[in-house]
Amino acid sequence: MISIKSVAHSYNNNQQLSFKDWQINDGEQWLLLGESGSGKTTLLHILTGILKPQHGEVSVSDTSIYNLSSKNLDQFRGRNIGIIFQRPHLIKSLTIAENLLLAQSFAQLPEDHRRIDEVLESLDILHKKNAYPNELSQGQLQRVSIARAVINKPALLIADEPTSSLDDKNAESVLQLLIQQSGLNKATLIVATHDKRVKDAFTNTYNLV
Ligand SMILES: Nc1ncnc2c1ncn2[C@@H]1O[C@H](COP(=O)(O)OP(=O)(O)OP(=O)(O)O)[C@@H](O)[C@H]1O
Repeated sequence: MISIKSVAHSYNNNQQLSFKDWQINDGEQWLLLGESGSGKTTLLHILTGILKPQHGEVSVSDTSIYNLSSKNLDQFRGRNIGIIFQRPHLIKSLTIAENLLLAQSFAQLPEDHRRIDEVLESLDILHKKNAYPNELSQGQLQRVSIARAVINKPALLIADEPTSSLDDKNAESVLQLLIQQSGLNKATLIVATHDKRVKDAFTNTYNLV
């Protein structure tokens, strides 16, 4: 279960951003909706252990994450939280498989080549395993960033504006992949967006106003 309670934050004593309480049960799929500047990225950073809010409680997988030491928090994030950014952040000098091995090693998990093959296969890019990022199309790269996010079977999968730069067809396909992968991995999914096309795919919505 994931929950935030009485969470509020202000940057450099500017106007305070307050977030209404939110409770997410395991395996649920949520849309985080809000206009530009409403605090989506701030809330994602709070949920992923990047930004400790000035007020409130944040718990992921029933762990109060900001009570962990920074070393334990890093390890917790690597194992429990997968993040998909708008653009893939892959290491160009490493192959696709090596990028995924690195994600396992960051989480201090053993190398698991079978898991890498399984995830790449489920995303239909196993044939690109030994290629370098610059040899892949944008759509394939997006699949690799999904693969990297799910490789360690995180309990929480978060996507930040995954569709905003895509045309309708690719936006739909990325959404379906996220939903499929969160189902396969029994992960909770949160998709943050201001893209109204995404709305119909989700029954649960958390609105920032
Ligand atoms: N590092 C920072 N320092 C100061 N103010 C910040 C910082 N990051 C965000 N803010 C401010 O906090 C508010 C919320 O920003 P945030 O990036 O969370 O919104 P958002 O909903 O993700 O916006 P967008 O959709 O445009 O990315 C904005 O008013 C922004 O200017």
